[in-house]
Amino acid sequence: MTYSVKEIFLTLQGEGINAGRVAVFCRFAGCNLWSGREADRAQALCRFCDTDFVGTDGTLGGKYPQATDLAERIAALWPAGAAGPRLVVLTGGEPLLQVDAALIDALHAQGFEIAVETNGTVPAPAGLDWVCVSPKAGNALAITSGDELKVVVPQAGLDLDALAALPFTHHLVQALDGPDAATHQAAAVALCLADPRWRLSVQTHKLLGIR
Ligand SMILES: C[S@@+](CC[C@H](N)C(=O)[O-])C[C@H]1O[C@@H](n2cnc3c(N)ncnc32)[C@H](O)[C@@H]1O
Ligand SMILES: Nc1nc2[nH]cc(C(=O)O)c2c(=O)[nH]1
Ligand code: SF4
Ligand SMILES: [Mg+2]
Repeated sequence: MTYSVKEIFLTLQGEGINAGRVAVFCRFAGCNLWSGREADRAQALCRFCDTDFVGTDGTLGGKYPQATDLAERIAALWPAGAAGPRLVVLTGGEPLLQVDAALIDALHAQGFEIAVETNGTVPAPAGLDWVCVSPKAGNALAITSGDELKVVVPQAGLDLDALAALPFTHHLVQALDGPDAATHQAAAVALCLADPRWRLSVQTHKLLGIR
């Protein structure tokens, strides 16, 4: 399969349990819940997206016909000679529309642990090392277990008790960013204080002004 990639960059994971870990981010183009066009946002299945995932015009973006070539491009961003495990975060857009066994094998061959950020509506292929599911209200989950469940709040129509009961290792809430972010942050903190099943995920890359 030819992979459509918006951008590839080295940064610190900003969100979730792995916040602060250095990782190569590979952002795939396209999503099944929104076209990415502002004109379509109000009618989309997911309406609060904070990300540009349209096209292949970002840093190191492009069409990659070969999994091995994409994995090499990702590996080239890892700090030269660094000790310890390598981490790649596959995101998007919706990465699980494109991630397949060939890419998983090629990234493992380059020494990477493979994490994905997914909306959970598409089944996950075998071999991923870390699965973070972020449910979108009104869209049924195809992935109901994993490493990390990261719920953006508030979202009308989500059953937080049902989500807290799903067999993920970590359950997190993350405040909905946008014009009312401060209100949503206060509500997310209040939720964690009242219900210790939930841990707060902060989008630290936005605070730091890094990618
Ligand atoms: C842009 S999405 C890409 C991966 C995948 N499509 C998904 O939704 O999980 C990456 C993460 O950003 C979160 N996110 C998107 N828009 C957000 C917003 N306005 N405020 C807070 N988190 C947001 C998503 O829920 C997801 O956890
Ligand atoms: N630093 C950083 N951390 C992130 N964690 C999840 C991200 C995403 O857009 O999927 C993201 C991102 O775009 N940048
Ligand atoms: S599912 Fe993810 S990438 Fe798609 S529109 Fe929603 S937040 Fe953005
Ligand atoms: Mg992001």
